[in-house]
Amino acid sequence: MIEESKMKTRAGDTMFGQIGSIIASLMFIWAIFEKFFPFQIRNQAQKHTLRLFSFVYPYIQITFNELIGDRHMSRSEAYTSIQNYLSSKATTQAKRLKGDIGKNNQTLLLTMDDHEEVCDEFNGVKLWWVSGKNVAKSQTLSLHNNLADEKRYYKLTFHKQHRNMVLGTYLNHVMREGKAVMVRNRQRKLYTNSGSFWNHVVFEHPATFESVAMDEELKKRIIDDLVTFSKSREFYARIGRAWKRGYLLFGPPGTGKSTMIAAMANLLGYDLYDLELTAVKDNTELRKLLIETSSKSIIVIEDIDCSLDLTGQRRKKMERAKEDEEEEEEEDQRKKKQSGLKERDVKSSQVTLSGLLNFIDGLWSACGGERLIVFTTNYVEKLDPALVRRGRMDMHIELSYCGFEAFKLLAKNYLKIESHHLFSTISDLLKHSQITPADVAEHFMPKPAFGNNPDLYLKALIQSLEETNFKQNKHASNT
Ligand SMILES: Nc1ncnc2c1ncn2[C@@H]1O[C@H](COP(=O)(O)OP(=O)(O)OP(=O)(O)O)[C@@H](O)[C@H]1O
Ligand SMILES: [Mg+2]
Repeated sequence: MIEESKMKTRAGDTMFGQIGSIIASLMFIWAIFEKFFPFQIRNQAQKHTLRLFSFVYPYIQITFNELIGDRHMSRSEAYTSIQNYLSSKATTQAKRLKGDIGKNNQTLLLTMDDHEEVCDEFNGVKLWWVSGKNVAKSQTLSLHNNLADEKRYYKLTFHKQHRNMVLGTYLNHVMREGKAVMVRNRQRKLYTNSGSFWNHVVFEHPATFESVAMDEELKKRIIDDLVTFSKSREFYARIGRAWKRGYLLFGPPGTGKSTMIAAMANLLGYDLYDLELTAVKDNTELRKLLIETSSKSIIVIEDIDCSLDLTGQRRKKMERAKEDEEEEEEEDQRKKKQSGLKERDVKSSQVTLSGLLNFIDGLWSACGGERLIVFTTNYVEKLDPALVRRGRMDMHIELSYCGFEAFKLLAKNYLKIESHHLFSTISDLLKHSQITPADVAEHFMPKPAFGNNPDLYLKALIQSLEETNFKQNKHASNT
């Protein structure tokens, strides 16, 4: 037995010895080859080997490095897009994942770890993505540490027969989808201008279209319009128009104009720019502000009727006879006081109607990306027709007093009820009264005395409706 095992060990030893000597001979031959054969011949040999290899290996590989630029200082946009594109596939396919907080500081973004592979399918074609990392010792000597440079990359592998499709359609699709994921995950901002600068805070308004109480058909039309707009990149490019759309929201205070703007931003995932025109000194400043807005944004100008000569009041004034001027001045002062504008603001602001319209029409044609511009007013009849004609303001949306449909939505959202025996009384009362959704919502705000009893909230609303009806009738009969 001992003899037998000894013989086995000896045989194993000889085998390892032989392999060892083969490797040693190969290394020796390679060393001789490297030393004595000129560079050109070696290069040729390598080239032919690669060619032979590619002949047998029918796949094409593309590498996308994370760091690009002269000194590998900037992060490649393509790499980021691919990372976002692959994140959903990685969560279902990869065994090792990396997690990080997304740019919106809320969602967890999962990406595949180094040396993981995921498979993708596009138009029936299979492709493979591998994430990799090259570690190279840094050449520069540092006093503190000798940092190892990590260079990450994604490698795409596909069959060479699909070359055209991949280089054209597929990679475009990856970039576009990746950017869309990035937009969905980004933290959105609310910008406000102080003078010629934008300041921003994180935009976290909870309003959605489900919470806006209004005519359901109109709501659906608005949502369709917004969604169609946001998907019409090719259309606008083809007809050569700036990718923008204007909305004019009008209606009495408290009917949900500002709420709807927040809902629009939430629906499309856009940033909001709240432009305070009275703080803008002149057209140059206005142009600067408008150029600085990013794509995928909504520019909001609230209470446009209070924004000075945008209403054309000044223009009309100039046309009048001189003797009327003093009278007009007084009238103006009265109006400004009513709209809460200070005289200082009026004097310092020289933004003109034509300036604003020119920027809206012309400037954005030159900037890529989609933008919505939303004007709000309580008095649509005061506006200059030039400002609101179709084409400049594509959609005019009237938000009005609370109807029964809007009431039902508020009751559902606030009180969690969809039907109630008091609804018919309220329906009748709403037909004859002018109450805003904001007032109704105020009645439905939680009150300790009412607890969770919807009866009490509805009765309080009925009482208030009866009172307003009584007042409105009295007022009507007096006048
Ligand atoms: N249509 C609505 N649906 C749901 N809630 C509404 C609606 N209208 C008003 N509200 C409630 O009333 C509050 C005030 O509404 P909002 O600020 O949107 O009114 P507005 O039309 O912008 O008024 P203003 O003309 O004074 O700016 C909101 O916080 C919202 O909760
Ligand atoms: Mg408002």
